[in-house]
Formats: sequence, structure tokens, C-alpha cells
Amino acid sequence: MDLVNHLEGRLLFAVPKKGRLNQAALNLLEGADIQFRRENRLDIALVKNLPIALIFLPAADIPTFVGEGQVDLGITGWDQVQEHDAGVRALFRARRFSGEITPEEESERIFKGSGCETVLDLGFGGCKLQVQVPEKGSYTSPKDLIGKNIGTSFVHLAQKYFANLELEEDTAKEGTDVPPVKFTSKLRTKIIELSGSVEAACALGVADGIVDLVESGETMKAAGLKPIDTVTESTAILIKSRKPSNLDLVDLIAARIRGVITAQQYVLCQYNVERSELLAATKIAPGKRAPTVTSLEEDGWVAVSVMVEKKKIAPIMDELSKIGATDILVLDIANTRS
Ligand SMILES: Nc1ncnc2c1ncn2[C@@H]1O[C@H](COP(=O)(O)OP(=O)(O)OP(=O)(O)O)[C@@H](O)[C@H]1O
Ligand SMILES: O=P(O)(O)OC[C@H]1O[C@H](OP(=O)(O)OP(=O)(O)O)[C@H](O)[C@@H]1O
Repeated sequence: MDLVNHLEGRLLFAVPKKGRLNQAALNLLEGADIQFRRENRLDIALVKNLPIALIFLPAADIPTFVGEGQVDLGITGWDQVQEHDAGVRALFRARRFSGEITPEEESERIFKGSGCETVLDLGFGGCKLQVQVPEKGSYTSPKDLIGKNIGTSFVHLAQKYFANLELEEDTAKEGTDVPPVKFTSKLRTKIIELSGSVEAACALGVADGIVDLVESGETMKAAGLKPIDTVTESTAILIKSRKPSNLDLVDLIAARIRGVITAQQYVLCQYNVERSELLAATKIAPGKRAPTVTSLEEDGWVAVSVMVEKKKIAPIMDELSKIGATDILVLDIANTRS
């Protein structure tokens, strides 16, 4: 089947085709009952039970497609959206500096090109984009890297970061008040674009420092690097274009995904407690809205059912035990809807 000719009338939804966000994104789609079968090597899959087509793209390209409105919805990293926006701004700023476009055209094109709107934080893919230098080297502050070589896949965010740093340094030297941030195309720091294994750049003599993602810190440590600043923090997000083709469907998908995320983040805690301790118990575990309380056959006792954040459940169970709660059960939640 020629899938490209079956896209008419379907909401286009971009999903990371590989890498760190791929599996978690597929799990979300499954949880949201978005059913599809992806043919081997094909980057488009038609959804069977909804008028949606999934487009599998590199996470870094998704903000371009969504930002320009060719794709309605996408899952990618917040870092990638910021990198894309910084790139769009840098491109049109350079064109304005060269006199190719007017300031009005610059604003208009930036508006058109960077049209991603965040719908929802998806809570996975958490990482930091950090400035890193050799652990045993002489660089200790980001300013030490001004005028040096920086390896990164996040060229535009790195350019923006070092442009700010250079501006701060120049202003401090002049001893004047800090003026509003103004970027020029003349950066003294050299940003070297690398598409992967960025952490090897310092050891190989390609760069003096790098700007790269850090999660556990294992890669950084193994490469003998240390962080000296954070450019931005990121998690995976659901983004939409400014004018999606079917807003009701976007809302439906967002509601389903929100339900799956809540189910992943919460557990259901059930316990019995003496009615006299109910207020104390409610303070320990107030729930998402409020606990459900039902009477027990036994006089003076109630059964409580409450949603608790998964990461807080152990200390909450300890506290409930301390006030005499019994038969404390913790149950996984398959799905939710507010
Ligand atoms: N170590 C990490 N931990 C958590 N999230 C990460 C990590 N590395 C990257 N990410 C997130 O996943 C996104 C995609 O990164 P990833 O390295 O998987 O990309 P990729 O599409 O496989 O590209 P590449 O071929 O450059 O590796 C990043 O923009 C970031 O939001
Ligand atoms: O702090 P850590 O948990 O060690 O994770 C950080 C690493 O993860 C990412 O790379 P990835 O493994 O996705 O591969 P890449 O180098 O090809 O981008 C990132 O670029 C770091 O290298």
C-alpha cells in the first residue's frame, strides 16, 4: 500500500524513530490505545482505530516538522524544541544583519518557523544539557572557555550560551551597565558541530570543552569530564503545531496520554484505620483530590482508598503504620482519566 497517499484526513503525529525516547513513546501510544502496525523500515504507520498517521522521525527533526505545521503533533525532548527555536532565530537574525530581510520579516519568519506549542510534559527522558570540561584540566569556569573550541550537537543553544557569556564579559570589561542581550554573528568561541559521541571530543583534541546531555553522569565520568554549568534541563514533551488539522483529536490524544502518565506516576493505597485517626491519616496521604472513605463493619474503623505518588509511597506507608493503620495495600493503576 502506498501510505503517503492515505494521509489525507489524518492527524499526523511524529514519534522518535530511535534513541532514548523511542521505547517510552511507544509505551505511551500503547497505553493510550493508539493501535498501529509498522511495516519493516517504513517511517509511516496508519493508526487502525483513529484517523491518525504516525510518522517516525529523529527526535531532533520533530520540532522542525511540528514548528512549521507539516505535522500536527509530536513527541520529542524540550532540549530539541529549544535547539530548533534557537536555530530559527539565529538564521533569520543573520539574514537581517546581512540586509536580506527587514526586522518585520525577521519577526514574521521566526513566528512561522518556531510554532511548536507544549501540550504536556511526559515525565520521562529527563536530562540536563551541561557545559563539561576535562576533570584534570585548568578550566574551572565557563568563562575560561571563551575563545576556545566547543564540541556539541546543540550548536544553536551553545552559540546562544557563549554569545551571552561573551557579552557579559565584554560588558564587565567596559565597566558599563549590562545592556539588553544582543547577539551578533561574531562569536569568538568556536562551536564545532558533532553528531554523536561528543564526550570523546576533548580527549581526542578536537575540543577544549563540550556541551552535551547528562542523565546519570556515567558517560561524562567515563570520559574524564566534569560539569561546570547547565545550559538547560529537559524532559520529553508532547508538542502541537499552532494550527493542528483536528483540534478535538489533539485534545483526545492529550487526555489519553495524560491518563497514562498519571497511572504511571501514582499507585492506589488502601488501608484500614480507626476513625479517630482519619484526620492524621489524611494529612499523611491527602490524595490527588481527597481520599475515599468507607465504613467498615467493625465499629469505629474506616477503610480508606487514596492515590499516592509512586516515589513517595514507602515513607507514607511508614507514617500510616505509625498512626495505627492496618492492612495497607498498594495497587498499580492501569489507566486514569480526570
Ligand atoms: N542520557 C539520556 N537520558 C535521558 N534522556 C536523554 C538522554 N540522552 C538523550 N535524551 C533525550 O532524548 C533525546 C534524543 O536523544 P538521542 O541521543 O536518543 O537521540 P537520537 O535520535 O538517537 O540521536 P543520535 O543519533 O544523535 O543519538 C534528547 O534530545 C533528550 O531529550
Ligand atoms: O549521563 P548518562 O546517563 O551517561 O547519559 C548521557 C549520554 O546519553 C546521550 O547519548 P546516547 O547514549 O543517547 O548516545 P549518543 O552519544 O549517540 O547521542 C548523551 O549524548 C550522553 O552521551
